[in-house]
Amino acid sequence: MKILEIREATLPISSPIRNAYIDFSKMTLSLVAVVTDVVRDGKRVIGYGFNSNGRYGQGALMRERFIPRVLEADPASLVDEAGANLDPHKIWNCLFTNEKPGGHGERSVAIGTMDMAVWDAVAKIAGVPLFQLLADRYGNGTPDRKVFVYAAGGYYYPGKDLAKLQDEMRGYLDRGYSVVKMKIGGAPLADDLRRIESVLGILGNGQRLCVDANGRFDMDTAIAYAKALSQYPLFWYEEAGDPLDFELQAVLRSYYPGPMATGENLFSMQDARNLVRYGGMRPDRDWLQFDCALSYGLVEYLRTLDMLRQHGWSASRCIPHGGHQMSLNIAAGLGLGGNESYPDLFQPFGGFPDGVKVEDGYVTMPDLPGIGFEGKADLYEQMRKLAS
Ligand SMILES: O=C([O-])CC(=O)C(=O)O
Ligand SMILES: [Mg+2]
Repeated sequence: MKILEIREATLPISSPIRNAYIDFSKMTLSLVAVVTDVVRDGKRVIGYGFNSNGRYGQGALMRERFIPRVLEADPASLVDEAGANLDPHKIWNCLFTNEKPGGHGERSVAIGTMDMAVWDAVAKIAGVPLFQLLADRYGNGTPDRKVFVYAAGGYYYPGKDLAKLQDEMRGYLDRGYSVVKMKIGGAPLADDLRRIESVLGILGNGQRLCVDANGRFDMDTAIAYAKALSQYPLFWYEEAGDPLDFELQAVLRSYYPGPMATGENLFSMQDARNLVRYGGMRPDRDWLQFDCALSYGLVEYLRTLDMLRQHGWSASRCIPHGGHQMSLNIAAGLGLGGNESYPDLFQPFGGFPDGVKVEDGYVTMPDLPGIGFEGKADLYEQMRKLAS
């Protein structure tokens, strides 16, 4: 059994939206296809992966370093003991050959994208949904097919007034979401409070709002927002300051008693561990948003989950960033608290297999081999194009 070929392409996911830190007018991602020599149900097994929004395509790194490493390795060194399947851990070690530790930069995105495609292939070769494979190998054997999902949006864009923001959020609630998220920090505090109140005004019983500052604030601004936001029953206050400013995050707990969330821009187990060690995050209420597609993939995410357990954190406090089906499978297979979703953005990459509906804030995972991309027609169309 071996990997015959690895293809990659950079595709646009651009739109006129902006958060407090960047706009998405030139945003791209990498799509990867790992072509194997295995045949299942009369078809060649091909694993697919892509990185989530925010870090652009990583084709150059893949072409120069990561794809050649895998294709030049002895195929026998990349399969499991029985020779029955690819071994994602061995492939990860091969990808990381001659890479120094620390300074994770964007290679973690390139590796995370390829790792997603490898796991897709592995679950397809095993003939099971990835969430089942994960529950069998690393969990308690019984996946939880119902996964909490929330709707992220609420971006700034030209001409977007309060009525339009409310309409957007109403659209998510109408589609079955119970928690919605909007951006803050891209307008003065007083304006943001008006935006927040306009959304809170349309929420019904049991419906909640998250706010996301995308790492924009310095200490004083993060504290000013923390004090002002404390008056609202928010689901969480996200990424107030720079992702690596653990002291800022730690100080905020003195000003904000409600739940906070962060971690989408931490790209390794070691960085995640520093957040848990020094960021003052509270395992009884805060949320961790590490996104495997940006941070060396699921092989590394398994290390992060181990680290969290050792530090007294439950996997159920993790709700990853990114809105992709990979994290949805990890959530179902390994008991995460849920997953992000962007109902109207970054298509066709985000979202769920066709026919999967959000009900009271939850989706139910269908029975599709692998990650389940083949169940989403518009996404699979892009994948098929890359592979053929
Ligand atoms: O706007 C972004 O970069 C995405 C983001 O923070 C999120 O989904 O939490
Ligand atoms: Mg965020």
